[in-house]
Amino acid sequence: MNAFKVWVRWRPLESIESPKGDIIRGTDEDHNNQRFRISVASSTQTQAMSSRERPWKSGFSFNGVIEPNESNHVVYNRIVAPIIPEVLQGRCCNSFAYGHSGSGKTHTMIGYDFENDDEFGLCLAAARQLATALDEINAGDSAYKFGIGLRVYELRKNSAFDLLNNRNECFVREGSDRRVYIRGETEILENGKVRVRPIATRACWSFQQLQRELQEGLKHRKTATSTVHDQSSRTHAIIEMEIITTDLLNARDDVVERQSELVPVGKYATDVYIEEQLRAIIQTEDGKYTPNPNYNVNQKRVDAAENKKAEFESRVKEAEEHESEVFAITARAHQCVGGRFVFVDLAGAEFLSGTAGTGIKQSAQEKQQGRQINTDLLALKEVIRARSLAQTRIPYRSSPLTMVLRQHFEASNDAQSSIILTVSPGADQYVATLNTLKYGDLVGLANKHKG
Ligand SMILES: Nc1ncnc2c1ncn2[C@@H]1O[C@H](COP(=O)(O)OP(=O)(O)OP(=O)(O)O)[C@@H](O)[C@H]1O
Repeated sequence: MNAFKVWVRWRPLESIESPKGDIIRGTDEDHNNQRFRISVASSTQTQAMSSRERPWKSGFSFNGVIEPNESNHVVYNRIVAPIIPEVLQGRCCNSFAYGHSGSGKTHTMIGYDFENDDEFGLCLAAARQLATALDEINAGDSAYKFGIGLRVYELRKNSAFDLLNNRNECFVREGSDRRVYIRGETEILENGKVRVRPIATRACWSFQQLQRELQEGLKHRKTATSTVHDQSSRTHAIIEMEIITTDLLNARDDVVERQSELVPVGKYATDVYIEEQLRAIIQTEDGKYTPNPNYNVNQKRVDAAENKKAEFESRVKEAEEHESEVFAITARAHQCVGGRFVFVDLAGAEFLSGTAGTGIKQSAQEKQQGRQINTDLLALKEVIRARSLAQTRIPYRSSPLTMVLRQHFEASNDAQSSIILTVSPGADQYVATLNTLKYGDLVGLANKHKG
């Protein structure tokens, strides 16, 4: 089977929720396809029940169900551990946590207990397994030293906040080559040099170092006090782990350096061209533009600036070719290089389903943030569905989230990727839980195509 995996994780009922009771839920399995169907009903059924509270049954859309008493360690062993060998073969795997605020997304993806192995979030547990495997590879070949390149950032609208670089704000943009770049503000250095830094990659040579870096970075994670949940995540947290070597990172730094050198030279060429064109026309009394009889475009000046630009462009190209060469040579010796695991702790799904009928009032700012999150989450669903249905056009450009994730989607085989729907079994969370399950059902049903 080659389909994006959809899992459901029920979180334990908190004691304050217990008096209201549990959602009535059932699971049955289609043994041929190893798919699960979930049924839910509110334990407080009344005659006046709205359509949002009626009992509901999914299709056979889910790959598995994780019960409230199962620890992060169990989740890891079922969902992530089996695909670590893929990352060690240089492939890309993606894992998402989707659910309402407080349903357990961060608990699952990142975890709150950095000391207890059993409660490590999926990304930390994956880092540990990867680091152990890399230690073995390094011990067997002294010519190479592999480590994990860590990038951690939060995405909100078109901005990415770099958690490993003091929450430096970077911007998501599509380049003229149609690739998506996440880069910081343009910095002017001495001697007119310009630098545009991408999201920081921190090279980690041991699991302990990665754990420290991640913990430090997460201190910068922005959580807002919201009317929905006092620690509601209003941003998507993205944790990328990639197998790297120092040579590869140096080669990438050279590309950034040369791109920085190109910026002022390219700008100068444009300025010269515009200046010459403007000198070569004049405005007549009736406001029209006409060629300036007293000035001929200084083509030599324009050409000189263009030639300089071309020279710097070729320097960038050289650096890019060098990067590809370093990668290819390393991959011939050890295919693990470039292997990636991307974990995404999505923003609260309450923004997608709205809060109508829940008695919650949102401020104007919350509503505006909500609309963006809404767009992102819908776009993500459509991208996964379009890939499952093997559509020719995948709508990556529908939202900043899917634009950023495009490179990871395109590098991955969906069979190694998963979305974990985190849900509460509390009766008062019935509408929220139902909305999350419906989202996952739509993703999972599209997978039937590949079944
Ligand atoms: N499966 C679980 N087992 C034990 N505790 C859990 C589980 N899931 C969630 N919790 C606890 O519930 C609380 C809320 O969980 P968490 O912060 O992960 O939710 P969230 O979905 O990330 O919320 P938000 O979107 O607001 O950030 C935390 O205290 C967390 O430790």
